[in-house]
Amino acid sequence: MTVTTPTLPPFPEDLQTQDLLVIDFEKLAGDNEEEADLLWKAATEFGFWYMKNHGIEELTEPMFEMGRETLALPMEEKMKFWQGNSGDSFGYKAAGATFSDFNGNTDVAEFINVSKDDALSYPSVVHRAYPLPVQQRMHTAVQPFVRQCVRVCEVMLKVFERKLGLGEGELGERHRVEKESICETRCIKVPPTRERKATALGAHTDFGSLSILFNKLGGLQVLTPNTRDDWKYVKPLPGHAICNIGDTLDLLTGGILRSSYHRVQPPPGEQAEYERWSLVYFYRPSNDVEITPLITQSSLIAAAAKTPPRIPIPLESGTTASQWFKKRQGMWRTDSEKGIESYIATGGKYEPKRLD
Ligand SMILES: O=C(O)CCC(=O)C(=O)O
Ligand SMILES: [Fe+2]
Repeated sequence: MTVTTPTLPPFPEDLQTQDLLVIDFEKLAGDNEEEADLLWKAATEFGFWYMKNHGIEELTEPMFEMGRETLALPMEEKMKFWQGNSGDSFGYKAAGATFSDFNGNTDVAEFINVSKDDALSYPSVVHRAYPLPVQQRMHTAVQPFVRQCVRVCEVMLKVFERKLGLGEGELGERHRVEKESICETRCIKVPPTRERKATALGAHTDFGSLSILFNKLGGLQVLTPNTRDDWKYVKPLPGHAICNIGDTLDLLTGGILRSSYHRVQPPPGEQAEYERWSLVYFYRPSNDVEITPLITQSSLIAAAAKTPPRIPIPLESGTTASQWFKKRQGMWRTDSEKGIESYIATGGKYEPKRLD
């Protein structure tokens, strides 16, 4: 099936946007120290940055095609691959499964999430089965996309290890590609929001270590650090991915690497007339990794961990990456036991415990 992408209206020029640093992946991979400094600045001060020359761009169109075909299936077919309500993420997520604000409104985004483990081991199943349009593209689209995203993340982890004064491999061995994890690709569809100006995806921090995002239409907004309600659009730039730190890297580093709040609002201006498609790779620690600040491995982290955590969600001692994920996933789901209360607890009405 060939689907021609319509020419999309431009992002409005008069809209205030968030300036983010641009990291050149080729320079980073070539051990350029200035580029490493720039990544460190982005990851510690804001937690969001643009990335160029990452080698993923040409792998995104087959992934969007997979997403378009999958999410065009009849609802009954999609629901055969429902992610369930036990804290799992792989499979299909229907619109409305998560809270989009603290008043109890719900999201309007549909996802198809494909596990890194299932993609790399295909046709062997590690976690679950997927709709036909995903299976048909496991080798040609999902695997190459996953592999390049993993490579990009591994290079960034090495920079963080060095800057944090961690021994070589301290972060790497916690994110080994061959070990089971909740790493996944996600293709997201948001319907045109002309009539209904609903929040597509509520305010959240990402649950894992690093996210690499591709979107064409605006709508993504980030919360300016140390503010309670200063949300700014991030303008999609052709050829640039948007990368961010998630909770598990924030927690492992005592908050030195910063997991920042973001959300998806209706695309601005005329862009609201169009379906919004985005694609993410979520890089997460292996399931059995304990999520605790690496204080014995780095004096920098030991010093940082003395200050109370910025993320307002309690981290019980001994929590593993998979337990953290299930807890976080449950906290914004409308079918969770505590309902809206647990979603409110993820953002404390956007009030970080610590303003610094
Ligand atoms: O679609 C986007 O621009 C962002 C999606 C996102 O934040 C997420 O899936 O966690
Ligand atoms: Fe996110």
